Amino acid sequence: MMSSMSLSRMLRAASVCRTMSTATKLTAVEVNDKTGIATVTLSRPPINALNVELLHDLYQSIKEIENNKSRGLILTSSNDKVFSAGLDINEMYRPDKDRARLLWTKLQDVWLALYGCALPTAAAINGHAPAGGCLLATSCEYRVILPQCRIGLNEIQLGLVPPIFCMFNFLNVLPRRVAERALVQGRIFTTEQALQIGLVDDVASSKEKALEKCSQFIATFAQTNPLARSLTKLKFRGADLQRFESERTNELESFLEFIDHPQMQEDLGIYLEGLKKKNRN
Ligand SMILES: CC/C=C\C/C=C\C/C=C\C=C\CC(=O)SCCNC(=O)CCNC(=O)[C@H](O)C(C)(C)COP(=O)(O)OP(=O)(O)OC[C@H]1O[C@@H](n2cnc3c(N)ncnc32)[C@H](O)[C@@H]1OP(=O)(O)O
Repeated sequence: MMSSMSLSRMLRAASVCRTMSTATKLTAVEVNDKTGIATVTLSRPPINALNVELLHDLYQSIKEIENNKSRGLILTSSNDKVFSAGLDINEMYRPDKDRARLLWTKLQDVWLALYGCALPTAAAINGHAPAGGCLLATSCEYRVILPQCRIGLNEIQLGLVPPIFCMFNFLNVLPRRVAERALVQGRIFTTEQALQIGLVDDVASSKEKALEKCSQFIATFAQTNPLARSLTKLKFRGADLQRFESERTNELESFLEFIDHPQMQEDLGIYLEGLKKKNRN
């Protein structure tokens, strides 16, 4: 029989972390009642490829956390090797046109919600983060990565023009010259390189330690007026958000035109096949 001691310990533990009522299927949201920090875990096996549904759930989770006045938001992954593989290439290869439109619109919504989030945001990058995975991480204010990971915006290597929000994210984190070169070369960085150029702020030896460092970052704002903090953040990011709004329709149409091109379809097919072949050999 369970002793009253262990029962009370369990009840105490249960009261520290609670799952948000509207936690969705492809993202799990957990709020630490002690710190008020919400953790969003990307949970679309095997590699958190961003499809319409995951982007939808992620957007809902960010908005929910923001509206519930949490103290901060940490983004992480349920996969211990991959933070996110970026956009689901199956959504772009031989796509259903309406779904492709929805995909890009939802990606734009997620970027707006995360980059413009009023709360302090941090990414515990517990695995590889190419392309859209890197976009999510660099939309946050602080990043901790694990050893032996790869991170970067490699769109150009797939023949894709990096959208404008990729540029904003890199310019917000890296010196201009480094940001431009990384984007035009489609560089994917190792953990050490990412730390050295400042693409990430810190390295942690485990997911738990990465989450702890993210919480510590968010705790640095404990004594700061939340409204003053969020308005100051907006002063830095507002021009990007405005420029994005003025270009979002054009970017959506460019994306649809781009993936409609026969050569692009052929290239995406080859790329996708290459990823699958890797597992067959
Ligand atoms: C707006 C401006 C105008 C025009 C712009 C036009 C276009 C811009 C458009 C798009 C921007 C897109 C950004 C993107 O995010 S594109 C996605 C790019 N992602 C990648 O290149 C990542 C590729 N994947 C990897 O590198 C690796 O898979 C990994 C490091 C993430 C994980 O490695 P693992 O060894 O752990 O796992 P794998 O065995 O490689 O993969 C497992 C499984 O998953 C499949 N897969 C991998 N990545 C993707 C993906 N992104 N989409 C769909 N499927 C993916 C892989 O094939 C394996 O499948 P099988 O089990 O073999 O079936």
